[in-house]
Amino acid sequence: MNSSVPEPPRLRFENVTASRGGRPVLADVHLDVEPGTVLGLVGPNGSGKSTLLRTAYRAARPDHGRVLVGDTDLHALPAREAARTVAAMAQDNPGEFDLSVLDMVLLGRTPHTRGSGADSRRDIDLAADALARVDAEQWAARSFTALSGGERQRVLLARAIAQQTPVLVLDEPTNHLDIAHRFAVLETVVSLGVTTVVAIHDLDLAVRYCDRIAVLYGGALRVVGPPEEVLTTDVLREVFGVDASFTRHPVTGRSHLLIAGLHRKDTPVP
Ligand SMILES: Nc1ncnc2c1ncn2[C@@H]1O[C@H](COP(=O)(O)OP(=O)(O)OP(=O)(O)O)[C@@H](O)[C@H]1O
Repeated sequence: MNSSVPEPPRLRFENVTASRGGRPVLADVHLDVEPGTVLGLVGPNGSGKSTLLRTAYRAARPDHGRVLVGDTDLHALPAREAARTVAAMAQDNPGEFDLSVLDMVLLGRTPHTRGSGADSRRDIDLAADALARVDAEQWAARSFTALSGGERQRVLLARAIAQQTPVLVLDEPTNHLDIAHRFAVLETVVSLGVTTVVAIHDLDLAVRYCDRIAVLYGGALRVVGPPEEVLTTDVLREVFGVDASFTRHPVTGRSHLLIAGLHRKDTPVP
């Protein structure tokens, strides 16, 4: 981790209840992300993953409960301090206003800069370094809006990295990425050593890169723990509707989640 990033704190969703469009969506979710670890948030469409993450980057307040960084209520912090504490890569991303890729990443430095002066050499170096970490430095001078979906996704991750916060919130950071960059980007995230919560649909990627996995189902926390303890045959059937099991890769010996297909009653698990 970069030495100028503060020590990662614990992130706690303390009995969070939340609504979308006036409709209750999350009920009493209590979840800890331990300092410097990566927690994967998984669950079917509409289970509440984005809603929970929105409370952690202050796009929404919980109806009840709190989001704590260490012992501090995130929603009680001044905006600038909150932005120095939590960086996010959201699904509802910036509109079509035209910035260069470098300027888009430099937005991540805004909570750290004073006044309205030009970007410092250090900010530009940090932005360039963040772009290099996601294999995107070659696009620095290009227009952000002229990038493909996956290219934009990498640039937006660079912006979150450039923000140099001790907590990172990522909503589906790999859904537009090619296969190699899915691995590369998650390796980069893990290498940052900051407290990270990441919503992710690819369960095998979650198993590989997350220290713990939390399963949301119908707006409630179904189970949380180490990947292989959490993604049991029963949970995979009940929550995700698939038959799957862990199996060892024949060459690497690494454990992978192998999805056999949709669960159909009376079909044996392979
Ligand atoms: N703006 C909105 N207004 C009303 N309801 C909403 C709104 N956004 C989301 N919802 C509802 O809130 C629930 C949770 O949505 P959320 O986006 O948190 O789910 P998710 O687990 O992130 O889903 P996905 O995997 O599809 O991204 C869903 O039932 C969804 O229809």
